[in-house]
Amino acid sequence: MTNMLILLRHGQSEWNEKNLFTGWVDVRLTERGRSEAARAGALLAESGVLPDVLHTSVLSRAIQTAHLALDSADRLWIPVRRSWRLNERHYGALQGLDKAETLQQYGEAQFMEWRRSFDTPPPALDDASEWSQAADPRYAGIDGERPRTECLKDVVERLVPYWEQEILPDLTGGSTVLVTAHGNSLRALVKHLEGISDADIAGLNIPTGMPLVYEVDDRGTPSGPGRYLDPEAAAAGAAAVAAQGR
Ligand SMILES: O=C(O)[C@@H](CO)OP(=O)(O)O
Repeated sequence: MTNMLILLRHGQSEWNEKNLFTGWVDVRLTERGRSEAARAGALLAESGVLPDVLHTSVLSRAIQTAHLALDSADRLWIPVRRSWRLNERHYGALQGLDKAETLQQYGEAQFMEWRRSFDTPPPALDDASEWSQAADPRYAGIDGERPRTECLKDVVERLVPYWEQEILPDLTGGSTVLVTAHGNSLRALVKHLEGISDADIAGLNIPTGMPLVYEVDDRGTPSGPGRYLDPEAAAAGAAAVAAQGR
C-alpha cells in the first residue's frame, strides 16, 4: 500500500525576515509567513492531498503554520501530535546572531561549516543566555536530552526514532500525514527518507511554506524523491535560503 506524507516547513518567521540564526528560539510568523502557510493549505486542498493527522514540533512558528494551512484546507479538526524531536536544529551560541555579520566575522568556510556541515555543531549556548531554553517549561520533561547545540547528525539521531515510532505507524495505518517543522529538522528527515549522503545533504535547502509530498510504502521507503506541489516557487524559495547571509 502507498501512503501519503506531506512535509511543510513553517512560513517566514520574524527572525527569517531579520536574517538571524533561530534554532530553538520561539519566534512567530510574519504577515508573509502567515500567507505562505494559508497558501500551502490551499495547495493541499487543490491537489486533493488532505491530511488525516498532524505532527508538529513544539515551536510556535510550526504550530501557527499548521493551523493556518489546515484552516485553508478545511481540516482544522484532525488529531495533532507535537514533539520536541521535530524542533529546528538547536543552533547553539549562534542563536540570535545576524547571519551576514557572522559570515563577515568568521568567513565563508566557517560560516558554511556551521550552517550546512553534517557533523560539526556550533559552540554550545550558555544556559544563562537570553536565547537559552533552560527555563522553558515545554522542555521540563526532557532535561537529560535538551541540547545546548546540535549538528545535523544530532538532529537525525533525535528525529529518526520519532519518525519510526510515531509517524510511520500513522502512515502505514492508512492516514495521510502532515508534518510541520523546520528547515534543518526537515533536511534531516529528507536525508533519512531519500538516503542522501552526509556530503550531499549540504546542498539541500528547504523553502518556507511549500508542501513537499512523498508516497511511502509500509516500511517507510518513498517511491521516489519528494514532489513540491508548486515546484517553481519551491526552487526560488530554496535558492533564497541558500543565499542567506549574502
Ligand atoms: O536559523 C535557523 O534556525 C535556520 C532556519 O531558519 O537557518 P539556516 O537555514 O541558516 O540553517
